[in-house]
Amino acid sequence: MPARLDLRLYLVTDPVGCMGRDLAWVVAEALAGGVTMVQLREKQATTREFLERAWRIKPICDAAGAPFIINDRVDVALAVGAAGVHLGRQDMPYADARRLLGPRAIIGLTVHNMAELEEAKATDADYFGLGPAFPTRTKPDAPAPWGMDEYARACVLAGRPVVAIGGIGPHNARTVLAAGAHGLAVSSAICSADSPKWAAMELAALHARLWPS
Ligand SMILES: Cc1ncc(COP(=O)(O)OP(=O)(O)O)c(N)n1
Ligand SMILES: Cc1nc(C(=O)O)sc1CCOP(=O)(O)O
Ligand SMILES: [Mg+2]
Repeated sequence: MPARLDLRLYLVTDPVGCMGRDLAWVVAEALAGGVTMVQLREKQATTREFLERAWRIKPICDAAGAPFIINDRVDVALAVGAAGVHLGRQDMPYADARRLLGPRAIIGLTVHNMAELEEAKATDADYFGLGPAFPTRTKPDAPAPWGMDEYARACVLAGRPVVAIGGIGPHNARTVLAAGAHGLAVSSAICSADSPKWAAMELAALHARLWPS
């Protein structure tokens, strides 16, 4: 049974953000703290390095029952049997990715503004990554953050699960959840935390308070 979409606390990995610590350790700690989904994001790796990391991280996610998502690369997702991919505007178009990955794969799309939301809504993508919610250093090429009024409107108009991304930590997680985001996609606030496990626990608890299950 493949792991299913669970956007409550979505770890987006950043090898630089891990500050020399082993990525597999960071991911395992984050999962122990309550991360519900993991995206392997490798912007500098060669294809071979990306695959090696994917083969290391996937069994850790599988053991935790958390969907393992590959950023950008449909070929890497196919090679390792990942649960799905996350695609932005410069990545493979949604229709091609869906055809290659099949109907059961999880496919998420980035949405940076209302015009992109309209285009993304024409697909049956499983979720949207709505960002940046706040300024972020992890993605230097990200556009300026959404304003929260428009952000809240986008959450309603999306008509499907939305995960907030960009600069999210315990100090502002409430704001995006109150605006209507279903989940929190987090990189530095977990990867760079002294304890990725405690950081994840804090964010998971915040989520549970606003979206009790
Ligand atoms: C959950 C989530 N949302 C947005 C993004 C950004 O994707 P993209 O715009 O393709 O940028 P890169 O991450 O590839 O630099 C994401 N990765 N995850
Ligand atoms: C990967 C990514 N995508 C974004 C977008 O808005 O599309 S913001 C972002 C970086 C998220 O990292 P952090 O939690 O450290 O800010
Ligand atoms: Mg991308």
